[in-house]
Amino acid sequence: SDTKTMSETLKKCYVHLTNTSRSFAAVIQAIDDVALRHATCIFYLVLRALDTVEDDMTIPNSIKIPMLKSFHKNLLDKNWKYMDSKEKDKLVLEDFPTISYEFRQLKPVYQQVISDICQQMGAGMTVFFERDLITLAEWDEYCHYVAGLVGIGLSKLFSASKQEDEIVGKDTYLSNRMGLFLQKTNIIRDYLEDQLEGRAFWPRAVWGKYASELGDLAKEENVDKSVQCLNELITNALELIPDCIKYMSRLKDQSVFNFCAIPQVMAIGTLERCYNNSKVFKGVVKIRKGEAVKMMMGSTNLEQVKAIMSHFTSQILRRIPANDPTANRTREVCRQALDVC
Ligand SMILES: O=C(O)CO[C@@H](C(=O)O)[C@@H](OCCCCCc1ccc2ccccc2c1)C(=O)NCCCCCc1ccc2ccccc2c1
Ligand SMILES: [Mg+2]
Ligand SMILES: [Mg+2]
Repeated sequence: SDTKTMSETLKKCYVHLTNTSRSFAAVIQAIDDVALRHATCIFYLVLRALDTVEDDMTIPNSIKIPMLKSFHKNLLDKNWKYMDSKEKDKLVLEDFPTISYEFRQLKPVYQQVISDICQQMGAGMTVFFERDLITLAEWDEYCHYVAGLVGIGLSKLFSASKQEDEIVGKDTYLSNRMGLFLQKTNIIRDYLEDQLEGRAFWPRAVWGKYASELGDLAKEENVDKSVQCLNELITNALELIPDCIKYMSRLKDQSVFNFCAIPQVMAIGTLERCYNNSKVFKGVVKIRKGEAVKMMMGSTNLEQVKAIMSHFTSQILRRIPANDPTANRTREVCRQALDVC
């Protein structure tokens, strides 16, 4: 329906969205308010382009650092593009003029939010090129830069579009926590893929208790220690559930709720599949498609989301190994999640 009235450049943006995101394209396209839908689509593509630079290990830091710090300026340069990317999503960099053109057609309030978040994310991404990711506080800091800021920006778009109350955009703490839950889940799940590509996002203060090198966690002879390390990081992620439930309890628009809730229930499903699972160190553990569809169909209101959160949290609670060093903390965090669900 919408595509009849859409410009050719905006149509191309939705093609890029579909091509670069398995998990977000559908929920973004399902946003009812057309101005918010377009702003969210462009927001995704701008940050996906930025992240494609961050992820590209063939770009030397001497080039990458200034490129990330100045990336937001490209939004106002109608010819800017980058043709040397080796990444899977390189097309968003090669066709950036199409994306930046549509960015400049958005309402000024949306442009301001997207540009501000892009600038903060780009600068934040460079912080951990210059120092290692050691403490859990630094794990939160990195996840804030790459995902918490997305939540903060999205929440401002929701409020600016009047689809959600002012408080949603104002409460940056809860918006940040929503992004942390998704990013920590991704980092936990993607251990081996990141390891093989020379990226390291597991905090050294944690893995250093179980191995002398991060790569040692992938060695078969260390499997018991590796799984204990995995369980400690999953426990840290589970702490975020109460704040995510509180954020979602404020949402009024059905399509915005679905957009926020579906990635959250996929994340808890992923954490449950990863818990105490040595396969995380052998490949990427994905939830089954059928299970994912069932959850997506059943995540349209808060009670359903609470039921899914408590289902998977209970599944973890009932299989905490008695001898796991984090066992007591995991039980406590699962009970705190179950109390709010
Ligand atoms: O390269 C990959 O395939 C994965 O990259 C990961 C990485 O490099 O760590 C990593 O890249 C992070 C930097 C780019 C973030 C791009 C993004 C994602 C979703 C969006 C949704 C709507 C609008 C804009 C969005 C922007 C990644 O994609 N991680 C997935 C978790 C980040 C999700 C952020 C997010 C999404 C939806 C939210 C809804 C509500 C509240 C907070 C939210 C927070
Ligand atoms: Mg990245
Ligand atoms: Mg990435």
